[in-house]
This record gives sequence, C-alpha cells and structure tokens, in this order.
Amino acid sequence: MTYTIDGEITFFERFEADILSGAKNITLRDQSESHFKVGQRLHVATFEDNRWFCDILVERVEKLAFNHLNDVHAQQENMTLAELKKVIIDIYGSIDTLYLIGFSVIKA
Ligand SMILES: CC(=O)Nc1cc[nH]c(=O)n1
Repeated sequence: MTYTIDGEITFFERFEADILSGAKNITLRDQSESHFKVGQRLHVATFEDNRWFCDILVERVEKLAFNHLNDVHAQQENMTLAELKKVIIDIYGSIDTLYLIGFSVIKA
C-alpha cells in the first residue's frame, strides 16, 4: 500500500517493542507536540539515534489534564498508573496539560 507521510514523531528506544507489539497505543506529549491531527500518517524513529522503526496512523488526539490520568491510559501505555505518572514527570517535569495521541502501527 502506498500512502503519504504527514510528519514524524520520536519515541525512546525503550518503548519500541511495546509499540511494535501493539501493547502501547497511546503517547502523552506536551504542548510542543500538540499539533498532530487524526488521520495523519507519521514516520516513527527512535529519539536516541533517529532510527526509523515504523509508521503509525494517528487515530485520536485529545487534551488531557495530568490529574485526569487513569488506569485506562496506563493500560494503553502498557504501564501501571504509578509508572505512567513517573515516566511523564521524568520526561516533562511538573506538567498540568498533556496531549494524548492514539495510534496504530501501519508499517514496521
Ligand atoms: C522522545 C519522547 O519524548 N518520547 C515520549 C514522550 C512521552 N511519551 C512517549 O511515549 N514517548
């Protein structure tokens, strides 16, 4: 199948296996990555060395308060809620507003 790539996003290498298996199907980003739109197909590479590992289709984009993170979000990240909150704080520090990007892998 041919399709147009509309942008790119990076993930830490430690998330690669969970993304490729479908165990992780959302990502939570800050304002700087709030521009993604439903229907976009994105080139996905590792943050560490910019190595392509899949393309994804963006299926959801939602603004989400950190205080509203719940067990469903954690399950979609393949983590416990406590692990997810720690990951977010480790990446972004104290943050009130997140952007949930839901996706499916379309090529790997
Ligand atoms: C590179 C990077 O910021 N990666 C992130 C950030 C938040 N969630 C996630 O799954 N990946």
